[in-house]
Amino acid sequence: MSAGAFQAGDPPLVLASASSARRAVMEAAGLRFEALAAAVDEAAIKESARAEGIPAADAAMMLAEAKARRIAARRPEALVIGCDQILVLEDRWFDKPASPAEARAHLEALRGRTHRLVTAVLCWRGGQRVWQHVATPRLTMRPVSDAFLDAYLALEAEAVTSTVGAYRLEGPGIHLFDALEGEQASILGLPLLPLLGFLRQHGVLLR
Ligand SMILES: Nc1nc2c(ncn2[C@@H]2O[C@H](COP(=O)(O)OP(=O)(O)OP(=O)(O)O)[C@@H](O)[C@H]2O)c(=O)[nH]1
Repeated sequence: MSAGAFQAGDPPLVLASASSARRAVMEAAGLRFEALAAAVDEAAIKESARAEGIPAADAAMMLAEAKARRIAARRPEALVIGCDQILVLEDRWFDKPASPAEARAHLEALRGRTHRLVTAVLCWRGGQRVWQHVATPRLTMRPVSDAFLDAYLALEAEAVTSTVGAYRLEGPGIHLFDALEGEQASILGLPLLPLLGFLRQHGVLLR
């Protein structure tokens, strides 16, 4: 399917993200878009949100908006999509692990428990937020053995540092789980069904 088969020509779509998984979700849906990474100090925003007791969903939305606004300044004619995902286990927030060793520590904390992927997406156009949505898929991880973790980390190697949960659900990460609740695209970082609904309503996609 050629990209953009369902798309009106205007406005151009821009995904304000460096995430290969988010790009893959948009490409698989046949959307024509440009992906631009937004240089935003996510750690600083997250840290101050935490310090102010701001809930994860609001913090993720703040981050998504910061990325969208940054890119909208370069693409004023576009409809810009910003996203952010925070992994929450009870009251702990997890970021992408900085190393395979940190990935192992994350997985040891997550195994045998259910965590949430608080996933915010928003659309920015003409200098304002025109749509927003938060999806919160819940993932129940098996109480995997140390031997399994050894094998999993050896297989995934550096890939475990590119995702917020140290797993790629569309890859070997599926072996970690007993149960999943929520849209797979949301788990990958982009709530696609709600976004497509908005794009149709906004006249960007054919109904
Ligand atoms: N491939 C894959 N990526 C996942 C999965 N779960 C979460 N992610 C990714 O984990 C990352 C979450 O971190 P974010 O800070 O939201 O995004 P990012 O990677 O920094 O990219 P930006 O949008 O540029 O901030 C995103 O890239 C998600 O796509 C998964 O199961 N598979």
